[in-house]
Amino acid sequence: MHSLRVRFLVSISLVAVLALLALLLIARLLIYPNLISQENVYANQELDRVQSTLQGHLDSLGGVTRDWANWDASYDFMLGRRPDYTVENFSQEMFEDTRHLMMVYLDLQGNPVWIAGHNPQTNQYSTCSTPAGDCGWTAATVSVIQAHVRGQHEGLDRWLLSTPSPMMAATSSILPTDPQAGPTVGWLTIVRDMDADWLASVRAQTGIDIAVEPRLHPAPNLQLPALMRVDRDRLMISRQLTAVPDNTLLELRAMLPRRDFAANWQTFHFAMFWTAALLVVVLTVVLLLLERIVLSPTRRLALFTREQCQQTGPVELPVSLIARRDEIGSLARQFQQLLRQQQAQTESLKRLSRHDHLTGPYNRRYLDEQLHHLITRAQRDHVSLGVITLDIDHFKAYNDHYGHPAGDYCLQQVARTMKHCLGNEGIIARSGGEEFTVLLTNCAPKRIRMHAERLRAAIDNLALGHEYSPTADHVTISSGIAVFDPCHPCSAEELVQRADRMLYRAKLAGRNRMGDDEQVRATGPEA
Ligand SMILES: Nc1nc2c(ncn2[C@@H]2O[C@H](COP(=O)(O)OP(=O)(O)OP(=O)(O)O)[C@@H](O)[C@H]2O)c(=O)[nH]1
Repeated sequence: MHSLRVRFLVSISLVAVLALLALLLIARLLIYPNLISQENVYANQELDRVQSTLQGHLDSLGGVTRDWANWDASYDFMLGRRPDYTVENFSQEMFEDTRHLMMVYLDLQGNPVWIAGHNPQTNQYSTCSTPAGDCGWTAATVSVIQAHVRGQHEGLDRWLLSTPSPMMAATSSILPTDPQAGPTVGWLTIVRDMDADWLASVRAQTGIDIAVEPRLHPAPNLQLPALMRVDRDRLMISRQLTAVPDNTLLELRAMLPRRDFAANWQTFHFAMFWTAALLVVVLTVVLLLLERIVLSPTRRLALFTREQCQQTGPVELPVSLIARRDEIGSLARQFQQLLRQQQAQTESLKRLSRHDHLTGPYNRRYLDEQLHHLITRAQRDHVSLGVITLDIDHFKAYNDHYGHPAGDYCLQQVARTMKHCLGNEGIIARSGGEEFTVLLTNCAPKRIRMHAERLRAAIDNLALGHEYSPTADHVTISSGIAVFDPCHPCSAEELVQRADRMLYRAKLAGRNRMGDDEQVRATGPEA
């Protein structure tokens, strides 16, 4: 049998486990993906910020380039009208201040006219009309610029170069200040290196660590993850930017801290932990309350019932149960009432099964039980036991004359008189129709005879009229006495038979008298 306590414990543990599982599932299927998606949005927004900063730098470079290209002095220089233009306007300091890598003037066919630049490798400033000699370091870049410019027809263009290193460039057609004053005479391209200084300036502006790398020959099936969580604290997001020459790219990468995610995830863990802890505490409290309010009283009620089944005493449930104002208290009160009713019924049944319902004394069955029991005890305690058998004389005639109800009344009167006469001494039983038997325990033979005589006299003195009695004008009784002698033990049946014989003798001797077996023993069996 499983106790309620075990059942509740198992059920509540199951509920707790299911609730924790549900929490884990919610975390796994809802919270975590939501946090990840929020983090993705955050990473893309941060990279957008970097890209717009890059665009800002490109725009600024474009503005500077257009100013230079739309300046009349530049226009005149391209037409060969300003021989001092380069000396007057360019120097190493100017390139260091503006952080420009190079400036390339090209004619309308895209051929370089003049190149000036600051070589970051050698930290040397050089100017040339062709990308050779001192300007040999510009050759690769100038050839990319030439190819790009030849495809461009007019206006301003801002673009990214991927070779030989990441660079940004702006190209503008060279025009006079007044566009009506003359046609385009060539192109000016200003290039800025996206070097460590530039990366540092972006970092200063955005607060984000970035890297830019050229991808010269991207494999078609090379799928780099756009967003990669490097570890618990960092994630890397990358974006590929179109660059020149064709089929090359610049990969813009940003390394971002996962602060929000870590904080949210930590908060969620914290909430999860305390929710789980609270759940366990609540379920434990529920279990304790169940134990205190329901299980413990129920167990006491069950224990009480078991004890009641084993004993026959007054029914009293513990006050703590009876006094309760809840269902258990009500159950206990009903139960106690039920037990009391049952006990009363049992007592009543017991009384009915022992007593003669017409006259009140014990019945034959109880007499037999007691006689066997008392003989055993008398033998054990070595004491005597007296049996008096009484029979109403000529009771048939009484019945016939006065009727059966009167006969019943007569029996009741005789029984009441006997009870009155003996008090608490002896056991009185109605052993037959009009026959009564008295058992007298631990009583000397002399006293037994005295009681028998007192009984006879009491009935005689009752003077219940009996006109048709051949021996008297009122109701009388005859009795037989037998005494159990522990020195000469006999069975219950023998003892009763002896008393009956003595009764028979008393009847024969004329009724309204007693027959004593000691007299019989003294005078012989047939006397
Ligand atoms: N009214 C009444 N009569 C009963 C009851 N039980 C037995 N009797 C009657 O008691 C009578 C007993 O009669 P008998 O056995 O002949 O004995 P008796 O007439 O008393 O004669 P003796 O005993 O020899 O003096 C019968 O008539 C029974 O009907 C009872 O409960 N009520």
